[in-house]
Amino acid sequence: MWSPDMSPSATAAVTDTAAPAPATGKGFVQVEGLGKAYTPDQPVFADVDFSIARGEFVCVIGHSGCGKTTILNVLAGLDTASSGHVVMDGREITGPSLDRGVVFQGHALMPWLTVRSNIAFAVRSRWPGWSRAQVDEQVRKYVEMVGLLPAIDRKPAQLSGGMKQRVGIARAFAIQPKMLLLDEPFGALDALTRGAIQEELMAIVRQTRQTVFMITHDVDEAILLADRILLMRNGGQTARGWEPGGIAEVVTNPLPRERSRAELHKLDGYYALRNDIVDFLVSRAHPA
Ligand SMILES: Nc1ncnc2c1ncn2[C@@H]1O[C@H](COP(=O)(O)OP(=O)(O)OP(=O)(O)O)[C@@H](O)[C@H]1O
Repeated sequence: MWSPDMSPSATAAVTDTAAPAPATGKGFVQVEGLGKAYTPDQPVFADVDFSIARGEFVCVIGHSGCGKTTILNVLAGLDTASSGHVVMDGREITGPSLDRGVVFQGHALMPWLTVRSNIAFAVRSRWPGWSRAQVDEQVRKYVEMVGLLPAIDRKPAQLSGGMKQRVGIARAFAIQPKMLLLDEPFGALDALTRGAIQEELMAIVRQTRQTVFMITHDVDEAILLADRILLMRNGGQTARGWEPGGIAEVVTNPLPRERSRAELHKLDGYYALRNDIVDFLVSRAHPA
């Protein structure tokens, strides 16, 4: 797995630390009984169960603080849960791995390296035995995929925010991870750039049949991209005592899989779906 704050030596040391686990025959990714408590007796979330099928795009939506990033970090192997476990492709996730590519809101590129070298660094970590030509071919393929070939020899300071985020996406795809983890990757972009990159991401995901878990605060982004949307409620103090957060509802996207941002609002079922998610966020996401 590519993690932006890994030093070269740390990256070199990363191997697949996933321990073999019995094949469950359920989802490609199986999350069972996941819980996290930073404060004893006041878990942020508890009993989180969900699965992700191979090639599925799952989005999670919920208010700030419900635990979305914590769950993503557990899936990435960067954080450990207080209870429960995650199995991917028959192996329990116990640490970071190049099997999982992560893109955060901040692009986290190495500022002293060009686009080419930033991505080549990740590719060489994934396939240490590859020749220079093999690495370069892989880098060019994914830089081209995000439309950045003309900027391949520029450094991050010479790129716009949208271009930097594209490099982060290219880098995550270039290691051909089994699962892509996206934590609000477009949160800092203007609406126009955001729309363009969403469409690009959707095209690449469809083409590569990539399995994706993505956090977003943008309801339309989730409706555009996701096959299923997990709605998370916040934990909190109630008259009955502390209630942990968790997955409150799972929505299957009924819209045709081939959809575009421009046509989204014209599709049958779009407004019903949108209203249901917005209503959840307004009325059902906090403990009563
Ligand atoms: N290292 C930590 N120590 C203590 N509390 C933490 C720590 N990390 C996260 N938390 C708390 O856990 C809760 C969930 O955090 P998390 O970042 O997973 O939420 P989130 O849903 O991703 O929020 P946002 O949408 O704002 O990014 C928050 O209340 C946060 O303050």
